[in-house]
Amino acid sequence: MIEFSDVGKSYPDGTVALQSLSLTAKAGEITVLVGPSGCGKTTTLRMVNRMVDPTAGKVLLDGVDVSGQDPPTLRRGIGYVIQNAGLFPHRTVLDNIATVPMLRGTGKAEARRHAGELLERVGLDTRMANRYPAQLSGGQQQRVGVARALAGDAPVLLMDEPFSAVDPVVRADLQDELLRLQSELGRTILFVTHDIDEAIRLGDMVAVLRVGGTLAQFAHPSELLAAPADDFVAGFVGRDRGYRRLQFVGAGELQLKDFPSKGDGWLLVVDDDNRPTAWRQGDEHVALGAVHHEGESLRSALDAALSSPSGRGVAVDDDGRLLGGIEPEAVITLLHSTDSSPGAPLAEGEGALR
Ligand SMILES: Nc1ncnc2c1ncn2[C@@H]1O[C@H](COP(=O)(O)OP(=O)(O)OP(=O)(O)O)[C@@H](O)[C@H]1O
Repeated sequence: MIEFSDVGKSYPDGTVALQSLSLTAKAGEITVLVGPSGCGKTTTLRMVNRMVDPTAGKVLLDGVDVSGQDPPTLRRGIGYVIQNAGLFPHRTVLDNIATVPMLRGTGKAEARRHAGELLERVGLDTRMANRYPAQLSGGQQQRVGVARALAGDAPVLLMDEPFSAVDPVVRADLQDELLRLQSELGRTILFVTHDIDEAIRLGDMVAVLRVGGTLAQFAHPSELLAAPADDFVAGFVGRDRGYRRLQFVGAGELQLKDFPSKGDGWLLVVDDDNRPTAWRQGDEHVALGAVHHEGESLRSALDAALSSPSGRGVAVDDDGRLLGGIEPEAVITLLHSTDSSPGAPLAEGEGALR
C-alpha cells in the first residue's frame, strides 16, 4: 500500500508541482494518476522511490515513511518502468532483466534463468534474449522494460507513461498484457498517463490531477464516467463518457424479450439445442452478428442490438443457448436506472442475465 499524506512539492524557483495531495494506492491494485501536462503526475510517482522528496507531508510505503529509507535500497525493492523503456543499451535483453536481481545478490545463472521465464511471461520469444535493445521494436522494448521491473519480485511497481511511445495497436496489446500479468501477480501498481482512455482501461482507481498539483477526483473509473466531480473532470473524461460507461454496468437486470416479438418479418433461426444460428427474413438468411453472452456488460448488450439486422440483439448463456432478445431501449432504461449508484463496478460473475 502506498499512502500520500498531505504531500506537497515546491521548487526553489517558486513552481508548485503538487499541493497537499492525499490518496491511498491499495495493495494489489492498479492506481492511475492522470491529468494534463505539468499537473504533477511524475513528481508524485517519483516521490515513492525518492527520486523526488516532498517539501510537505509524507509518503508511506506499507505504513513506513520512505523519507527515512536509503534511496538505493528503497529503489531495489520497487520496480520502475518509464517511457521508451530506459533499457541499458550495452546489455543484452537477458542481462537488462537480470540486473536488479543480481544487485540484490541473486547468482548470475539463477538471475538469467528467471529472466528467461519473465521474457516469456511478457509475451516475448526467448530467441530475443541475446539481442541488444536497439535490435528490438519499441513495443518489444517496453515489454522488456516491464519484465525488468518485475524481475526484482518487487511488490510495488511504478510505471511512468510506459506505453506512450508506441502506436495504438501495440499500446492496446501492452495494456492487455499488463492486465493479464496483474491478474496473476497482484502487484501494487502506480501508473502515470495523460491518456484518460488508458486510465479507465487499466485503473482499479483513477486519480485525476489538475495543473497546479491538486486532486480533482479520486474514484473508480465507472464513477468518473458516471459522476465527474466538476466541469474540469467532465471535460477531461470526454464527450462519449456515457457510451464508455456501459462497459462498467452489468446486464443482470436487463429485460429480455421473447422471440419473435415484432411483426417485422425477422425470425431467429435456432438449432435443435436452442442455439441461435442466423437471422431469416423470407428466403434471406443473414449472419447473427455480435451476440451478447451472459455475464458481459451493457456495452456488449447494446452492441448486439445495434449490430443485429432485426434491431434486436441476441442474448445467449455460457453454452450458446438462447436466453432472449435485447432491445436498445431496454439497455438505455437500465443504464439510467443505475445513475444513482454509479460507483458499483462489474464484479466477476456479476451481471449475468437472469
Ligand atoms: N526540477 C524542477 N524545477 C522546477 N520545476 C519543476 C522541476 N521538475 C518539475 N517541475 C515542474 O513541476 C510541475 C509538475 O511536473 P511533472 O513532471 O510532475 O508533471 P507531469 O504531470 O508529469 O507532466 P507531463 O505529463 O508533461 O510529464 C511542472 O510545472 C514542472 O515544470
